[in-house]
Amino acid sequence: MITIENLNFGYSEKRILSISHMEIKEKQHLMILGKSGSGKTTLLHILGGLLKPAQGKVLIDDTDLYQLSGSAMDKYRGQNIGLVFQKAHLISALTVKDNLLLAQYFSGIPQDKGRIKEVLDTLNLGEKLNSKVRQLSQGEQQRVTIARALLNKPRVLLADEPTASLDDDNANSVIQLLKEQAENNNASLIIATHDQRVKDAFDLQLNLNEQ
Ligand SMILES: Nc1ncnc2c1ncn2[C@@H]1O[C@H](COP(=O)(O)OP(=O)(O)OP(=O)(O)O)[C@@H](O)[C@H]1O
Repeated sequence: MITIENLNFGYSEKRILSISHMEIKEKQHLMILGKSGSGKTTLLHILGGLLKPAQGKVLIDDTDLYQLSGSAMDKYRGQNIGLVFQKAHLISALTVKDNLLLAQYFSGIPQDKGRIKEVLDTLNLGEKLNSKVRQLSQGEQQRVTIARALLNKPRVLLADEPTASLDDDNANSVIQLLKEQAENNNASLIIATHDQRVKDAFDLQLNLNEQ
């Protein structure tokens, strides 16, 4: 379970977020909605342990995220949180396998080719293991970023605008894929979007325009 308590965040003087209490229970999935600039990415970064709030708490199960020291936070994130960023951040000259081996290395989890193959297979990318990233389509590259986020079997899967550059069919299938993968891994899925096409896909919604 993820619990947010008395969260306040601003960049310099400007207040961006204020959430007094919110719970995302086991197996619940949350969609963060809001217009451009409303703070969706900021909230995802706070939930991912990347941006310390000025005030308030984020608890993942019993772990109070911002009570962890810098290195403990990095370790916790590497082991428990999966992040799908707005941009792919893949190394295009390397193969899919090498990108994923590097991700395991930087997350501080054991380099495990079996897990890489397993995750790629579930995303229908098994045959692309030895392809260079630059030889993949945009949709395939995006699925590699989802694979990367799942390598550590995260408790929490965070995705920032995962459907922004996709057509209707691909937008729906990426949402289904993320939900399916979160369920297979018993993870909570939290996505940020301003994509009206996918707004009905999630029961739990937080609209930052209404703060
Ligand atoms: N590093 C930063 N320093 C100062 N202001 C920032 C910084 N990052 C974001 N902001 C401001 O904070 C606000 C929220 O930004 P954020 O990226 O969280 O919005 P968003 O809802 O994800 O937007 P979008 O849908 O356009 O990606 C914006 O007004 C933005 O200009």
